[in-house]
Amino acid sequence: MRRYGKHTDEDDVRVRPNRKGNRPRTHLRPKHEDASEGMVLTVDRGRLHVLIEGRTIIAMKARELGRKGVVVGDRVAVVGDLSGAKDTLARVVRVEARSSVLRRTADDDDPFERVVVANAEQLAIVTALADPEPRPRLIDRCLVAAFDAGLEPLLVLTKSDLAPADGLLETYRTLGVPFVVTNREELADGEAADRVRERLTDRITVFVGHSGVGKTTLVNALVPERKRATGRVNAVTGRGRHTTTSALALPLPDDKGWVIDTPGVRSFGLHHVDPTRVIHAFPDLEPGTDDCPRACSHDEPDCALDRWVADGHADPARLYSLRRLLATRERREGD
Ligand SMILES: Nc1nc2c(ncn2[C@@H]2O[C@H](COP(=O)(O)OP(=O)(O)OP(=O)(O)O)[C@@H](O)[C@H]2O)c(=O)[nH]1
Ligand SMILES: [Zn+2]
Repeated sequence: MRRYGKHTDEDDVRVRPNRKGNRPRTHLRPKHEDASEGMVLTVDRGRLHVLIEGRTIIAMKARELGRKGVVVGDRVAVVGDLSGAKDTLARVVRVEARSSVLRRTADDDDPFERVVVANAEQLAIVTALADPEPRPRLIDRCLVAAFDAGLEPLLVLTKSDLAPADGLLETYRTLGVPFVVTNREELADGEAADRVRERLTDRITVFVGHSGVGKTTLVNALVPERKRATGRVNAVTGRGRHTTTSALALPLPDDKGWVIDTPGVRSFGLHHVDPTRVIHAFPDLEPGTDDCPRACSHDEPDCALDRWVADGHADPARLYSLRRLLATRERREGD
């Protein structure tokens, strides 16, 4: 049996750490300079679906990338057969630096953090106002994940035909999170999609939500081609509907941005979150942390923010909101 599979001789070249400090083996270089740049649309059983100049090709990770993960949204360099023809397999030889990384852990006790999506700019948190009941702690946890990753959050509140949005919006008013409210009627006449689309223009937006909130309905309204593909192999990505483990990037019509659909989440583990990154989402409070103890969680008795806010430097409601978000890092029953 051949150890390195049926691909070209390059597969047999391993890049070793180079102790002498001279340049790595250079005969790999020319090919990699010829590599085409693409974006990972989805990952299906280890196969990467990469969009290159309007074509979707199937690729696998080159050995030299080692254990480095390649995720949806990654910009990659690809070599090999880029025809996109059936049964061809190209190779991803490089992953470009990521501008953002959205992570989650399966749950809080799981120290293994997974990168969900790379290079996204916005996180759309889809929540139904009823059926299923909204889960503010899940929303808070998604917000923490967004702030931690440097993504701008967007609240998408669905099913306003079943329950009003006021109560939930009040909870998030202090945080200043932008929101869109949709209902069944507006979904039918296109109004819902239009209003959400306005928020998505020219950016890469990841959609997350608990199962049943209407995320699929909404994404189908935003990306009409998706609907046609449901139940069959997707014309754009070659992906069928059975594979729901990976995120899936879908282009908005007329190249107006990207929607990245993700499988329904039951929880959003935050084991990996660093409180010092979350505070960046509160620029009004950040100067008040100068006198905090080292590695302050900003949710502990010695935190300097209490004093600073009491002295009138910022709105106490903002500190309350920050603490509420930070507190969601502690797992509770029902998360
Ligand atoms: N009343 C009402 N029902 C809606 C609305 N949007 C979606 N639904 C319904 O809610 C149910 C769940 O919608 P889906 O789009 O399948 O939900 P999902 O979030 O994708 O759920 P999963 O596919 O399980 O991840 C469906 O029966 C939809 O018809 C809405 O605005 N109002
Ligand atoms: Zn502090």
